[in-house]
Amino acid sequence: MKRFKLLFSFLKGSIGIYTLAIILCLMSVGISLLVPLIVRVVIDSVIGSEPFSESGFIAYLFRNRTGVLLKDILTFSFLGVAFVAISSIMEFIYIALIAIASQRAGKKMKDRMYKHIQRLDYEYHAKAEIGDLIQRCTTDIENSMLFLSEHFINILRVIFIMGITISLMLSLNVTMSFISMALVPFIFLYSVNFFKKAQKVFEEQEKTDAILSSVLQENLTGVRVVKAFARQEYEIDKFEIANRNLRERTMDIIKAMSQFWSASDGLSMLQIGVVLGVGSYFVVSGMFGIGMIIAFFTYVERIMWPVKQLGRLLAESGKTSVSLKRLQEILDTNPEVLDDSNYKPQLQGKIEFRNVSFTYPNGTEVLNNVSFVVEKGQSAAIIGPTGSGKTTLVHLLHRLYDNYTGTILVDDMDIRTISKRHLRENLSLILQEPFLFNKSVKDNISYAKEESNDDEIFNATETACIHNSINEFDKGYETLVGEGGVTLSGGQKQRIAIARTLICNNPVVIFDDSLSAVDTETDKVIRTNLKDGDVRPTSIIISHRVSTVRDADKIIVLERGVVTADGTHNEIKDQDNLYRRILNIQSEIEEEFHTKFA
Ligand SMILES: Nc1ncnc2c1ncn2[C@@H]1O[C@H](COP(=O)(O)OP(=O)(O)OP(=O)(O)O)[C@@H](O)[C@H]1O
Repeated sequence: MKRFKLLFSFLKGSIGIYTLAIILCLMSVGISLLVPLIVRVVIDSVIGSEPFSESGFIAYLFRNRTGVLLKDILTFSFLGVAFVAISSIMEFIYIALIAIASQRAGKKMKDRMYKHIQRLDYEYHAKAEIGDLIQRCTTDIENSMLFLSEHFINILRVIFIMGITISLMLSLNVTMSFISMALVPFIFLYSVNFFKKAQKVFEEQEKTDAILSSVLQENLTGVRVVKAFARQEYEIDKFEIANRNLRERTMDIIKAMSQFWSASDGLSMLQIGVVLGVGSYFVVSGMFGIGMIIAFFTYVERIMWPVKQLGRLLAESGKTSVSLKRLQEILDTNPEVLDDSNYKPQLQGKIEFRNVSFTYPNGTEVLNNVSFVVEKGQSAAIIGPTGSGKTTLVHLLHRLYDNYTGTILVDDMDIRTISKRHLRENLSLILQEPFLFNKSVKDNISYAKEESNDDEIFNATETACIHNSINEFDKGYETLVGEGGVTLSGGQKQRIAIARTLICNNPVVIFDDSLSAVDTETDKVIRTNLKDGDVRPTSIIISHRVSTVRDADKIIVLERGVVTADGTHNEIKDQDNLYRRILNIQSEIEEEFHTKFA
């Protein structure tokens, strides 16, 4: 129930329109159901000679002011046409109103989901599957919207049609009503039972559809790997299997549905046959006129479709409930509060880790009593084997996780007292795998600072050593980089990502192995440009390359989450530590390279 409450909460602001639509829908149904009554009166009492014995609203419609039954067929024809016309106009209006209300609700729902997902913390995104999130934001929202735009109103409509029809039939003839309804409970139960079971077939079909989409998505995203290993045939086979499964499951649905429609149609025809047979007998025996059978025939026909539909609608509501549960799960996940503090001091860039230890929520112990200080404007390099905790260190500095022990300070202030948003806006991070949007080079760079002008963009690209390369591109700064930056080399991508960060002119810049695809000479120029710029930011450079870290004001060696050396190149190069071993290996390689190719 809570789930459906959530769904209806999106109608806020459109609830008036939605309610009016429901009222018009029910009125339209009610009016259309009066037409068989007119037919019956015309045949039996206007054309025929059966005494007119109706009372109440029906009598009011068919009698003149003096209480005598109208005998004018034209008036009845006009009445019939008018009822049908009014009912159709109401139907037109209610469908339009429902569409307006549900589209508005759908937009709100999508906006709210998107906003919420944007605000979920890093840990959530680290665990979540992208395909699953996309499915929730598309298929699950569509299922929910379908309930608002079709299923809910149809359930009310069907119940209303059944209620009115049954009472109209009962008001005409009780015996005939029971005969006309004899098979209705069986058809209803068959329909409910069928759609309950069919749910599994539908779910299977949806699953195979989702598998096909993810095969396609994975293939297109990893097209470079596929080509590099010449695995096209394997990928084609994989797609064919997924596609075949989808076709087979779809055929299962078609088969099941055809069985259902033929069986339920057969039962409906049987019910209509019973009405005609028994009704004819009653006419012949003089119990009532032909008009009565026509009225019952029309009502039975009208009631059959809703009875069969009710099972489907109830099953669809079950599907909506599952979709809403999946949406609720996301909305129930607490978003990260970026403005968790009003404290937004002007940051200078001194960074200190004081006895910091951290274990990921899954129990992986990563950092152990880490301590170091980087003064304002200094460059610090962090070097260490893969998995030693370098990126984790940066995650903590960005407050992606707060549940560590010890203290992390910026300008001698505990970062947990500073607003997360403010901290992240001031401590720029260039990721290990830079992601570029499918926009122009210029748009990608100004993404970090929308109001940036050309001079600022050029300054940043010059510091990142990419200005000249961009000018050589087909359309210079207006060149589209393709999805994820596929049209660029790894080094170009990294340098554009660096420029995007530098444009913010922040007091701290963190390079998370983001110079790895840049050649050593350009790497050096970028670092020198940073040092010699007007404002020298504090830089933290994570790298596996000695040539990148050796010029830093301080080098921090991290091994299995423990700082094993901390000092300048000269201070630590002769100590017995990992840095010396890496230095020796890389120097040997460099020497060998020079003797071979110099
Ligand atoms: N979100 C996470 N949840 C659980 N464990 C994680 C998570 N992220 C990283 N780890 C684990 O923490 C350890 C340190 O990872 P981290 O990415 O900090 O290493 P790194 O030194 O940056 O490695 P590399 O040089 O390869 O980038 C690894 O064992 C990794 O498996």
